[in-house]
Amino acid sequence: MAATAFHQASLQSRGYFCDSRLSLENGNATFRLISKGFKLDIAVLRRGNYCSRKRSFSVIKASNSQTTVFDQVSSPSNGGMSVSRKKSNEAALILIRHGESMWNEKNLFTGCVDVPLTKKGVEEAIEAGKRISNIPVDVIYTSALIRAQMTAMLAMTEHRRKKVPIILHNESEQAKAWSQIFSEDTHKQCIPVVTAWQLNERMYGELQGLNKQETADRYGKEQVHEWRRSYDTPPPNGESLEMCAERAVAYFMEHIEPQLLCGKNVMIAAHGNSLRSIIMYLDKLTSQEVISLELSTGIPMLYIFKDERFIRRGSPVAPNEAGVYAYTKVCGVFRVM
Ligand SMILES: O=C(O)[C@@H](CO)OP(=O)(O)O
Repeated sequence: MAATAFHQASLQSRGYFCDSRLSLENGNATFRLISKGFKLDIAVLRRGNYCSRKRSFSVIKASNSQTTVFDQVSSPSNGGMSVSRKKSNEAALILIRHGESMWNEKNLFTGCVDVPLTKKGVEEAIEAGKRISNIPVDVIYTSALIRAQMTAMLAMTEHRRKKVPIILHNESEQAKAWSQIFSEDTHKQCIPVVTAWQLNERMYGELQGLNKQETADRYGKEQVHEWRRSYDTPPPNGESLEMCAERAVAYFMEHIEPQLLCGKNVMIAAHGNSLRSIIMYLDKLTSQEVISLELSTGIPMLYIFKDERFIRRGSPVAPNEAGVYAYTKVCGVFRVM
């Protein structure tokens, strides 16, 4: 019970009011929450992590005073990374789908299989870095998969500020202790990189490793399109976009939005479908609209977070290419910026 009271207090300090604890099952405590905007949500506390269970994701906005995640990044217990606070009512959010992977090249369903970039993917990541080289980046989030991490790191080699992206290792106390940095000056020249499995590509189930064209020939184009692009139809034993959103958007709301509220500029390097689910949330797309949302590999997308709203700014233009970053038949506005 003491632990529950502690977590209740912790949730309140994060801008949520708990009006009641609904249940405590299998070590998971379920609370009914009311945010400061008086919207309702249910949160589940699993081993110290809060997971939103609301499906529409149109809910909790924490107040500007929320600093929990911010402190987490700057605390020595998180690898000794130092992030100075800046007062701002505006922040940049950059989303990048990883560059071409070796299985994109072979047209194989990839999902959570950890495949590296091709040479073309490496070049795309570098080109993405050129496009965003003038936007200061305070913190980077990537999935746990190498293609997203390679993309983030390669993009940062092009950045004008020449700060060093450093992956935080919080998997154990020893990992934290052994990756500490003992120079404040060096800290200032670093950008913390947080890796999170919640940002991974949707798990493609029994399609992982299959050729996309051969699968369409076998099961029919329509069926495969439904598996690939529908909101709520999962591939066999895999995750639907809705299921992917339940972890990716919950992570975004819990960990990334508070950084933006603090005025931090954030870059996220992730995947076609984990980013589709996040864009669905940012742009308030319906489950019909998201069907035709496609993301290109290695093209950065910029949003401005202002007054707790996300304003889509398209892709920063590269020297030799039109600013197309994504396309959708329904949302033509995505086509050219
Ligand atoms: O294979 C995958 O993991 C994804 C992304 O490459 O494919 P899809 O185009 O079906 O989203």
